[in-house]
Amino acid sequence: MKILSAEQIRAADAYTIQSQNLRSEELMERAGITIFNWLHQQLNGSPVTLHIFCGIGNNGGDGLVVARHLLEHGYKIQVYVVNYSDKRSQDFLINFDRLKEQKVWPEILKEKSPMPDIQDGDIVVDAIFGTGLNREPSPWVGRLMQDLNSGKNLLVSIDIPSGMFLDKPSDLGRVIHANYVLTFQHPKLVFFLPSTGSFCEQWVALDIGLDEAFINSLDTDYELIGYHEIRPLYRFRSKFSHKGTFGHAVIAGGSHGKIGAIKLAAEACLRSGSGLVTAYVPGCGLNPLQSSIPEVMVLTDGEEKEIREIKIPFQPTVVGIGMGMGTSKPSLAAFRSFLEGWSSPVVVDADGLNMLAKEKAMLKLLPPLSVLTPHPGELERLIGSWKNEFEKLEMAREFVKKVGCILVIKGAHTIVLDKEKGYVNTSGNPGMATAGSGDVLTGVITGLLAQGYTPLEAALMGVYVHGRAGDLCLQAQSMESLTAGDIIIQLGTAFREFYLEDSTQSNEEEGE
Ligand SMILES: NC(=O)C1=CN([C@@H]2O[C@H](COP(=O)(O)OP(=O)(O)OC[C@H]3O[C@@H](n4cnc5c(N)ncnc54)[C@H](OP(=O)(O)O)[C@@H]3O)[C@@H](O)[C@H]2O)[C@@H](O)CC1
Ligand SMILES: [K+]
Repeated sequence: MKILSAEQIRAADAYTIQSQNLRSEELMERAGITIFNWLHQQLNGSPVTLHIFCGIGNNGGDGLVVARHLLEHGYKIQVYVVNYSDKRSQDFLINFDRLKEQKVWPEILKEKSPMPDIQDGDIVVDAIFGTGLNREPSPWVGRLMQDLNSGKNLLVSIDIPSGMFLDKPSDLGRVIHANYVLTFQHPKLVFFLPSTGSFCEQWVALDIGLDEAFINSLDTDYELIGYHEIRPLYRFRSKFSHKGTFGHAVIAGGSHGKIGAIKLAAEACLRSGSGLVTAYVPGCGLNPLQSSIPEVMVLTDGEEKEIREIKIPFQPTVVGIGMGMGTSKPSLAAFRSFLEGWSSPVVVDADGLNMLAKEKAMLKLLPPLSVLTPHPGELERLIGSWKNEFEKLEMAREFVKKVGCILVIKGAHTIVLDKEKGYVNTSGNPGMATAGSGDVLTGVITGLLAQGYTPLEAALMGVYVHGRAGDLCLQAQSMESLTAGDIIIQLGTAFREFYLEDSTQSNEEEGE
């Protein structure tokens, strides 16, 4: 699903009004009714009081439409106009009058107004600012937002949490902390970034009939990926295939006390469909690997405790490298000389990334379209520090263009970047923030590359399947108990969902 910029949202809005021959107030009515329907479905006529805080633009106009429909359906409402400007939008004014016709006189809140009385358990609807925010809210509006945030009320934001910019950093002291964001048609990038994402606990994208053909024609910088985007990439296996058809992956790395990382990656690689898997480890890895995963072949370096040479006596399809490898000088030299002699894409993780960061000249040795899978700390070592999330993404995109790689920025919503765009993943949960989870991801991506998926496909499918397997783990256990090994066990079910018709997939139009 495409993630639109503020400018593209305005264009889709304008195009829809023109192509469907609507008045803008009719689109607002449609948007407001859609929000009302969602609320009504959840509340089912309950006698709760809803406090609706409206700005003076079209987001506020939406709030007024919602208020009118709530009233018509017997809900108790209190409506406020947050008077941060006297420049009311036309559609706001139309709906203000319509509400007055229903004998509802919104309370006008100004700088010195006392905070309205809101009881615990009441619901707050936030329609103060939408996508038209173009400067920081005034301090008094920020204080109002903080008061609302600190109450014991469910907070529902219309379109976006008020105070949040879509394409630049926001002052988070002046942003509504929404329990639910009911957004129009397509989710926004800020819902998925670590700093702003926590202000959007759950989001729901509501279809208000914007012109999808127009939206599909837009070239967006980001896309959301879930089951429906990944399934078409899935390759069914032919009856006449054999293990040679699915490649031979090498998982290289490990050091004394860190052979577990290789065990996890190699097993995940095998369980993601690589025909053959060989682990390349220092001598201390031989026995534990041979006894714990007999399906995996093991090659050892002459050294006992760390890798000092990478000599693979056959031509593997793909190499996943770096997990638990350490960054000592001899290991770095081995990594460098491996890269000098290798031309197909590699998957680089963990200490492999740290070595690239230590000796940046090695980045030039990376074969084109290699997949790099940093967590935030590794990313910072690679690309330098950033002032905010937007700068981070810009710097990461520059890096991808310069190095010619695919970058998998791991996080609650992992973002895969290629030179064209960013793909934001929707599967996964906080239980996966556990030791070895990243090793499993590297194994999955390497396994997919071994079978002939392109590097971008392997990164996208790998990230999705890994997260999905983590979500499936929660059917039988908790976020606390989830281990990386559990994720590997669930890979089977996660892949199986690609060819089962009645797959019970999480709907990516709703997220947390
Ligand atoms: N796109 C769609 O599909 C649909 C969109 N719809 C809805 O429209 C919403 C966007 O509405 P919007 O453009 O009127 O802007 P909104 O966010 O209400 O802000 C109001 C105005 O305030 C001003 N202003 C800005 N910052 C300020 C500040 N810090 N302090 C003081 N003033 C400030 C600024 O005006 P300015 O003063 O700069 O001229 C701005 O225009 C969108 O989120 C959705 O809810 C639906 O109705 C239909 C379908
Ligand atoms: K809002």
